[in-house]
Amino acid sequence: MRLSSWSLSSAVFRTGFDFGQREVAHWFPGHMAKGIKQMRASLRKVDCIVEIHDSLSLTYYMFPLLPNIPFSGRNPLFQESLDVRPHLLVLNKMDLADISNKWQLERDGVKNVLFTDCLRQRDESVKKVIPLVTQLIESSPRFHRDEDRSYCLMVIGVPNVGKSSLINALRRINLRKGKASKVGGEPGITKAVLTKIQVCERPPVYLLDTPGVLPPKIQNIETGMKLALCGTILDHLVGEDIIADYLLYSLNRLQRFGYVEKYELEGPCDDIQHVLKSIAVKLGKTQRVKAITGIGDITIKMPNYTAAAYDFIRAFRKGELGKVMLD
Ligand SMILES: Nc1nc2c(ncn2[C@@H]2O[C@H](COP(=O)(O)OP(=O)(O)OP(=O)(O)O)[C@@H](O)[C@H]2O)c(=O)[nH]1
Repeated sequence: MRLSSWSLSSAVFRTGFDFGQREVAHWFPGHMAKGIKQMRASLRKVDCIVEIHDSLSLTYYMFPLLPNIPFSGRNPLFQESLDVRPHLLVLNKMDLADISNKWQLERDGVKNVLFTDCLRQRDESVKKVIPLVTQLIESSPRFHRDEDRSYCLMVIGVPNVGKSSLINALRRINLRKGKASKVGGEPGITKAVLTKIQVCERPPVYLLDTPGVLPPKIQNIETGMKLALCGTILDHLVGEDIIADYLLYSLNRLQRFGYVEKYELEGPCDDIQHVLKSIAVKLGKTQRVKAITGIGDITIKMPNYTAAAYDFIRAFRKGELGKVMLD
C-alpha cells in the first residue's frame, strides 16, 4: 500500500541500515559446498539448466550460482559458446512481488526468463516451462547425448525459492501426478542430492532436484540480508529481530505501508521495538517474566517481541503486507 491517509510529516525514516559487525559468512551451512560438488559432477548428463530465483529481488540473478557455469543471459559472450548448456531463468513467487521494473531484465540482456507462481493450481507461466526448455534444447548441440530422446534438466537455486514447488507444479500440469518433492517453509528441506524425477511424458523430460545452493560469495551484507528476508537462510542463524528490523526499514524505504493497516498501527513508524510491541499487543502475544524485587519475586506480563517479529516476517513472506520489490 502506498502512502495515502496518514500524515508522514512526523515520521522520520532511516536513510541507511546499520548492519553493525555482522558477517554473512556465518549464516551459510556447510552441506552446500558438498552439494555444489555433486551437481558439477552430474552436469554432463544435463541438457538444460533451470535456475530459480525469488522475484522479490531481481539482483540475485546477477550472481552465478555455480561458479564457472555462466548464465548466458548475464554475459552475451557466452551465448554462442558450445560448452554452455541452455539456461532458463525462472523468477518464482511472482504473486508476492511488485514486478513493475521487470523491464530491467531485458535492458540487461537477460533472455529466457519466466515469472511463475507455483502455488496457483493452473498457473499459465508454469505451463510454458517445458515448451521453452524443449525449444532451447533442440536449438543447441547435445554432444554425446544426441541419440537420447529423453531430456534431462537440472534445477538449481538458493534454498527456499520454490524448487520443489516448481517440480511438483510441472508434474501436476504435465503428468497429472502428485508431489514428488517435499515442500517446506524453511530453507534446506531438499537434502537428498540429485533425485531424478519425471516431469513430462511427451517429450520425456526428467529433472534433477538439487539441494538449495547459495552463491559461494554473497556480494555484501545487504544482499545476504535480502536473502534472509526471503527465507533463504534459517531465521535463527541471522536473528528474527534483525530480519524484522531490516524488513521494517525496507518497507518504509519503499513506501510500502501495508503493515500499518495489517496491524492497525497509528501510522508508519521506523522504530522496530515500538512496532513489535504494538504487534505483540494486538495479537495477544505476551510472555510471563519473573522479576526479583526487594519484597520478593513477582511475575510480570511482557510483550513477546520474538513472536511478534516472527509474525511480521511471516506476513511479509505470505504477501500479507502487499507486493514488494526489495531492490
Ligand atoms: N507465495 C508463493 N510461495 C511459494 C511459491 N513457490 C513456493 N512457495 C513457498 O515457498 C516455500 C519453499 O518452497 P520449496 O518448494 O520447499 O522450496 P525449495 O527451493 O525446494 O526449498 P529447499 O528444499 O530449502 O531448497 C514453501 O513454503 C512454498 O509453499 C510461489 O510461487 N508463491
